[in-house]
Amino acid sequence: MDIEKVNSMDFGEFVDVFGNVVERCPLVAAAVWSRRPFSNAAELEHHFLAFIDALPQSGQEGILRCHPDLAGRELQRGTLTAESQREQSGAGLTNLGADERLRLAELNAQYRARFGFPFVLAARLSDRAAVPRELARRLRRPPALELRTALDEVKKICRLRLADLLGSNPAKL
Ligand SMILES: NC(=O)N[C@H]1NC(=O)NC1=O
Repeated sequence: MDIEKVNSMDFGEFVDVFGNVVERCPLVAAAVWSRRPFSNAAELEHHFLAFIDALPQSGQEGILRCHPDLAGRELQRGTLTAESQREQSGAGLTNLGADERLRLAELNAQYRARFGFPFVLAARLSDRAAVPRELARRLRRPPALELRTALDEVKKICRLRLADLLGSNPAKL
């Protein structure tokens, strides 16, 4: 999709197409639409990321809370968004054995209890062995640092999803 096509979209179409670039947060796309016209894909991406950065902490935590757990209940129930389903299955999280699933469920619960939001990681840049390792590592970090890291992961997911829609390559992730 080229940038002229993006710039020609009315509000409803834009939110339909870009509404899940940030998982279950169509408000971000709704806000970015008012920044058009965009000169290129990089500028469009910039507005998504800048909106997230400009939110107060409560809004940033709200964005994190809209993410489903990795290998969690929604994956078992088949209620993930199409994007999340693709990302989690690409990382092999749909093929976990019972012990791996249990271990991740325990770590996810500990993480949520400590920080008050779910563990978020760009699954497409990871795999089933690395996810529990990274979760265990991040569990020990100070909350303020962890909020920043989790938001950086949201931004990586956002950039990858945007690149899929635009048929472009994200600059270094
Ligand atoms: N919890 C979490 O990281 N979820 C997300 N990660 C990802 O790559 N897709 C998601 O839905």
